Amino acid sequence: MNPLLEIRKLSFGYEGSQSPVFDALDLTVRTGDFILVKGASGTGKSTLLRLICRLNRPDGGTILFQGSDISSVAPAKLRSLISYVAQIPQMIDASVEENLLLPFSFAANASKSPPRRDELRAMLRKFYLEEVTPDQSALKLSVGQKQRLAIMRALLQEPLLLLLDEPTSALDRESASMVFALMEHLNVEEGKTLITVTHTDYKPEKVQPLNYMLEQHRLHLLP
Ligand SMILES: Nc1ncnc2c1ncn2[C@@H]1O[C@H](COP(=O)(O)OP(=O)(O)OP(=O)(O)O)[C@@H](O)[C@H]1O
Repeated sequence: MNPLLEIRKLSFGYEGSQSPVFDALDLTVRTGDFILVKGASGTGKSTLLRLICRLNRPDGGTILFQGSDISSVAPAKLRSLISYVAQIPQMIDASVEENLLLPFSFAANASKSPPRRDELRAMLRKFYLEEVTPDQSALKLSVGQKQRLAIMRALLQEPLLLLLDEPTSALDRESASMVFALMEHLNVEEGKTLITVTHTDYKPEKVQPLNYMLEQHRLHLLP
């Protein structure tokens, strides 16, 4: 069976920059993998996620998703298969429910049916957001709550691959452990495939992750 995601000899540098961020980077991700990408600041962790969901275009090499080169997949279609949650959760000035249902208004999601209100409530509980109601303003939530809401919004699209960029960077210890527990639940109980960027020394309890270190333009699988 094809890997879910296959990156071969990927090279990329930002315009005007002296040195590349990646030079011949390889990565294989299989369905059900839980991948942690670590590395010092500036090594390209966020850039890697951005390239996987086509927010940036590689200079060389290939990124295959389900065997197809992502450069030939329409961006909107790709976005419905791969969900990306940025480091700083973005919410529009509207209710929690409107924020969660926003992606269902995109043409690429026309075939997906939005969840009912009671389903949203149940999901909020699962995401440790029982104190949040669908009617309240999303902008008034804490960063930790927004972070969990952003992950929830991404998952409502039922993506095949979830990309999380430092999902706990702005959180206190308690909120961070909720997000970590959630990630493990999604992988172990629901079989979701995750690539999570982190520079904490987080060690999952329920799952054996594939730990990668990003340095000198390459990914190294840690023992
Ligand atoms: N839009 C941009 N234009 C030019 N250079 C950029 C841009 N974004 C990032 N870079 C540079 O590319 C390199 C990789 O950045 P990236 O944000 O991917 O690193 P990171 O490992 O995610 O860092 P951090 O842990 O601090 O978030 C850095 O040297 C950064 O300065």
